Amino acid sequence: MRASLVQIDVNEIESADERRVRIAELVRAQRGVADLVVLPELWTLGGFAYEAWADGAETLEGPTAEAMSAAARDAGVWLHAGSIVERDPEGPLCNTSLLFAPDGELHAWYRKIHRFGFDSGEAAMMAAGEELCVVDTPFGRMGLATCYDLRFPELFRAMLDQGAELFVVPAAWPARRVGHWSLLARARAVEEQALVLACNTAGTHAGVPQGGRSVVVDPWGTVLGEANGDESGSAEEVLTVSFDPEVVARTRAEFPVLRDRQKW
Ligand SMILES: NC(=O)CCC(=O)C(=O)O
Repeated sequence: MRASLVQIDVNEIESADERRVRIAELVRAQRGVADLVVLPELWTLGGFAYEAWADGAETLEGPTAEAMSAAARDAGVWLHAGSIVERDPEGPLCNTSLLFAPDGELHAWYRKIHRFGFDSGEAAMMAAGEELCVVDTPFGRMGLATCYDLRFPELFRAMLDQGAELFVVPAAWPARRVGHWSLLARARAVEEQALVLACNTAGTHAGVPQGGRSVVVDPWGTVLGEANGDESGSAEEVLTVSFDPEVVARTRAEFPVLRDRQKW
């Protein structure tokens, strides 16, 4: 199997509408290249562009979902379309990730549980998701998490208990802490003996340089592929990586550390 992680440059020069059109074409270009395409967190508006969120919020049938559904269908790929600022007609804003099947159907969505910003930004403007999301895919049982969630191992352990074999993590993770991002992606892979596909944002938006370094890690902690990025910033890149979903079962059988869990 092959996955393409699209580490999108999110900046204020390109509008959300322009970016949506451009990225849909980029997804279409993955036809025959990848089986699974992954986009980052809040890539239309920007993960730190708080002032744009209220006006740019969408529903699960909004312009981003519509464009990504069509792109997944045209490309014939599974598409984790990163996340949108979701405005539930009945409720508050949420940071919601979307997973499309190759026929364009919305297969799953996940509302980010851990909101970043302590008492401001996302933590003040958005409601927290309340439900885990673990779904069957041709790549194994897939658990969805978003950005700051990566810092909370108990979330990943709970998804493991629902059978998760791979985790897909879109992010808008700043360059300043990109070392944490790389470390935590590998840690989650090793502790859950799972594949981790973590797709970060590139460029600078709202004055916050993004760290890039999107990565695919196998259950042994081996980095199968990593995009550009460091503490000073990052550039757009499509990272295509081959992976074997069977490696999860093999690793868990050969080194059965999860069997030794103690519960108290
Ligand atoms: N968008 C985010 O969740 C940012 C997370 C972050 O910057 C961090 O955990 O550090």
